[in-house]
Amino acid sequence: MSAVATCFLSPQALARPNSRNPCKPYPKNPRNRNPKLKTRRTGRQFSPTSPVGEEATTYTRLPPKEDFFIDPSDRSSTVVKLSDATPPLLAEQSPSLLEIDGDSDDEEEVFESNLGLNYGEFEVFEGNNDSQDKEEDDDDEILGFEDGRFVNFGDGEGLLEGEEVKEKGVPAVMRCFDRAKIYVKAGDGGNGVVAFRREKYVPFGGPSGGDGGRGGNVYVEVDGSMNSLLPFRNSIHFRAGRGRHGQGRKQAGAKGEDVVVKVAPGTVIRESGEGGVHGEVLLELLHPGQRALLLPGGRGGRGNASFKSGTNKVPRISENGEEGPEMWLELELKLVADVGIVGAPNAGKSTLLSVISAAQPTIANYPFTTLLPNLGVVSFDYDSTLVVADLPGLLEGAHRGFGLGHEFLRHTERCSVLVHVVDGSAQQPEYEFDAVRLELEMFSPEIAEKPYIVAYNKMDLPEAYEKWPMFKEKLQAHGIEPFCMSAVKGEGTHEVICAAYELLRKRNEASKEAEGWTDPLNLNYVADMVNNQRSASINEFQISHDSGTNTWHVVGSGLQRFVQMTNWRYLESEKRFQHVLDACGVNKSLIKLGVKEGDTVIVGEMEMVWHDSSDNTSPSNVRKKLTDSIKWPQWK
Ligand SMILES: Nc1nc2c(ncn2[C@@H]2O[C@H](COP(=O)(O)OP(=O)(O)OP(=O)(O)O)[C@@H](O)[C@H]2O)c(=O)[nH]1
Ligand SMILES: [Mg+2]
Repeated sequence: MSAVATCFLSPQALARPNSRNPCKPYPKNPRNRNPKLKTRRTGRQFSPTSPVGEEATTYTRLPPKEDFFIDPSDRSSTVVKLSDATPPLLAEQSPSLLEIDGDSDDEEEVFESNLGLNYGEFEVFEGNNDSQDKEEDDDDEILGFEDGRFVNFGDGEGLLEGEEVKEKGVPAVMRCFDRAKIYVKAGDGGNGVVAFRREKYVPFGGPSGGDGGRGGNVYVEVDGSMNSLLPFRNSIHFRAGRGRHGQGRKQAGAKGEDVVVKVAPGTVIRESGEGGVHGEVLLELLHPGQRALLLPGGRGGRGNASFKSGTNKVPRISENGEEGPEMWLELELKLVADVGIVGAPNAGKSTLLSVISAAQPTIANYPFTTLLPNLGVVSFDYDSTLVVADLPGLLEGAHRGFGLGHEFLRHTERCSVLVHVVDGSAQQPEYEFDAVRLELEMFSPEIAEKPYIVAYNKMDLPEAYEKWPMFKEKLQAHGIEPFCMSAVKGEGTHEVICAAYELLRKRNEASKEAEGWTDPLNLNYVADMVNNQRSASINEFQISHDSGTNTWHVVGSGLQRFVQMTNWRYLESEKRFQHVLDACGVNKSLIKLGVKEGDTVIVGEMEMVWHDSSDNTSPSNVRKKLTDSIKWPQWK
């Protein structure tokens, strides 16, 4: 005990939780900004107005009916009724899909760890146990179709007129198809405990408090059976389990349960940005079975058995478990397909996919039958297959939001080859083709540069047949050799897909040569970042001064982690903390910067009041002289 008494002669006042100023979390290192490790008192709140997919796919209303060309001579085609365009999925599932369930915020049972031992009259200023996360789910919206337009009834407003206006009034099933926003949190470590072995005939049993268990990890795994991010419509919070607290007899707590977030192949994971800005890309998961450790669980706190030393054989001190990091993530799905079928609405894209693969997309004689991309697999041989994506139709003006806008074009980013399907029965097929090319260029020059094939469709119709020679001539003049086909009859489709395959093969060979060998990706990049942050030294800190309130902020990852893991229930923790402040140079720096009696010093969650020694400012002297005169803080 004497050893302890001579060690802690710091002039500083006692620590108390910083309830007034929310402490800053770990410092903002420009490289390792995230994930921000949460401190319970930081008050770091996530915007409650950040619902699932709020900034997800945006749509504008469909253009007026006149914008679609309908050949009056074509008796077979029905009149375009936009109200018919209700996606079947919406119609079937709307009641359930319109409800959003957040996960319940069950608090873990908190296991008190001092085993009934009352060590002195030290007042406990312990932080909150489990914070309640304040995330709120999406506001319920009532969505539907009225007069052929997507309408959001939820806020009482229909869709606004105007081409540039991005609207939320889109069936939720569409909004959540390829983008989602989720919350992940690794488990907190369990607390260590203070316990002593008390047994008959064992007079000095010694400390026997076990360490807390490690918190559960958060993994992200690619599930090959998923092809959309729709499951995140219902559940957006993923929390790993907390480590169990240690127990007497040196029993360590159990590890918290891991949580695995399953995503579709092709998912890009970003740190959630603020104010509509996209955050940094953290991971790109392309292949089924890929698994990344995203957030490692918090370390378990040490029990008093771990603090036993030659000079302190009866340690009455234990640590809290380390808090698990948490973050909001934006998921974006970019389908992984070899070939993307693009073209104007009603050109026959889905029909082509249905003929060349076993996929069964909805086919109908009106524009925007396809509202979500469809994937199909074309088998050539036993070992050569082609994944083909059929995308929703593109209209001239898509970049201004006409039709379904550009929204789905991002799915072509990963396609190596494009197939342009042109409706031969259109009034001016070449004009239609040019319009789609232009839209592609406006969306992304990289996509426009991808190799492509032009497939002139509906050759079985006389009007298409008649226009074919002119169309062919015009394209040939530009150096393009178009194909003609009748998708509905399955004529010419084989040639088209074989040509696409050939292009793909050539492109793959060329890219292999160009790229050569690339480094394997480090899938645990985020976890490594967290671990780096955790291993920050307590000697690295910065001090800032607010002269208005006479407050000093000491900011450093290592120190803040130390504060968070200190269990203020025990007097020895207090002394250890004072010792650390002294040893890592905080006191010295504060004195150098001119800290005065009564100033407030904030380290992590703790707010303290500075007390000078009466006659000495040298930390070493102070230490000696003030052995018996630690001043207790003036609690405010
Ligand atoms: N006569 C004829 N009709 C075709 C041919 N290919 C497609 N169609 C018809 O054209 C209409 C539209 O076909 P879809 O495959 O749904 O067209 P799409 O390009 O997927 O249309 P969206 O999904 O709305 O963009 C349907 O009625 C098809 O039966 C063809 O080769 N000949
Ligand atoms: Mg279609």
